[in-house]
Amino acid sequence: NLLKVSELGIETQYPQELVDVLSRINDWGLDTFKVEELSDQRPLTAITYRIFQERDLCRIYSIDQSTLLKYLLMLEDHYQQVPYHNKAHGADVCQSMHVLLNASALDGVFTDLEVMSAIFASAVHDVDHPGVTNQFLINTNSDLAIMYNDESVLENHHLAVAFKLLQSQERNIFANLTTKQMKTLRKMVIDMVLATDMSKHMQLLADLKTMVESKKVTGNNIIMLETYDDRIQVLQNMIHCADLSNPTKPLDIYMRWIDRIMEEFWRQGDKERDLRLEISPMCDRRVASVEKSQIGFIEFIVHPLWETWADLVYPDANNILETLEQNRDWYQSHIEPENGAFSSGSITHDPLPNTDTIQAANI
Ligand SMILES: CC1(C)CC(=O)N(CC(=O)N2CCC(N3N=C(c4ccc(OC(F)F)c(OC(F)F)c4)[C@H]4CC=CC[C@H]4C3=O)CC2)C(=O)C1
Ligand SMILES: [Mg+2]
Ligand SMILES: [Zn+2]
Repeated sequence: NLLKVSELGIETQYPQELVDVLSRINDWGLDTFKVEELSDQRPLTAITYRIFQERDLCRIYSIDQSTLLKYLLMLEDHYQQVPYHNKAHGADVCQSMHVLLNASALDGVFTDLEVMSAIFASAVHDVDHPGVTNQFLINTNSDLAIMYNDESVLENHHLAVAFKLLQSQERNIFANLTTKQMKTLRKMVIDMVLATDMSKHMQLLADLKTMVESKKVTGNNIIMLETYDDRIQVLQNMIHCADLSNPTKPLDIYMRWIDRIMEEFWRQGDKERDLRLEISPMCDRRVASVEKSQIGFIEFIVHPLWETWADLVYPDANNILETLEQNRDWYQSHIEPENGAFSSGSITHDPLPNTDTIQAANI
């Protein structure tokens, strides 16, 4: 009995359960995997549609609901079935961005158009991701690398696919924007998605640190952003934070993202081995040290970024930073034994088993 509950936008056998899970749309701990299961594999449509409703964007920009659904379903179908960079990741980054936009330090800072641009950019940011890195596409002389001259190859492709899907009249959710609004939205979405290229991370973080040092706030501690460059820089860091938010989520959810990214990296490593290419960092399933990789990923990349973000929006992101540090400490205390010394039994975990990762690591 596929019951189409109009406010959900999609058909599901579990309408009430899905409504219940989506009631946490404004919370940092929303379980995207549960939405994936309960939405009949439509997490991106279910979550993004819910956010558009929550923010009243269809009314503000005269977006026809069926047009929005047609676009979202088509967008979702253009995410590939790869272990990590699939439609569930798109949905997760979109929902994480939605929560970050609600920081009280940013209250009233961004216009409706900037907010819609940020939500749209997050939803589309990895569409048609092939499950391999930019470096792999470059090293294998792929059509995409040729098309984009080795520069932010994946990110340029995600953007081109997202905007191409808008070109049909039945899916053009921005049909009723003015020319000026569309021009502004398109520029901001391009600037945000290009900022999700990890090769831009160090520059983005350096600029964010500079902004925090010279932070200007109003009377009630709301951040003042006068220029386009300042505004887009904050939005770029937000989508980058959302893209690097897995280690800041509840541990059981974080572990399931690790299982997915490692399987995707290991499949790339399998291809590199077959092609006699050098196997990329963390991509060799035969010498994997999942815990060590996560500790390095948090120490070198995720914590420095989130610590700086938490400074900017102080104290709004304190709980997120707290969870990140707890998760880091958990992995610190669960380092698997050296690869050479085979552990006697499987590593004991607290009651949060993610045995498939551990077993894979022990191969
Ligand atoms: C090997 C180290 C000890 C030292 C080191 O140099 N680096 C950096 C590194 O090797 N990088 C940089 C990040 C790249 N990267 N990595 C992602 C990712 C996502 C979720 C992950 O786990 C969990 F949160 F689910 C995760 O875990 C990680 F440990 F693999 C990595 C994506 C981030 C954004 C865009 C696309 C994905 C992307 O470009 C990969 C190359 C280290 O990470 C540790
Ligand atoms: Mg990406
Ligand atoms: Zn992503």
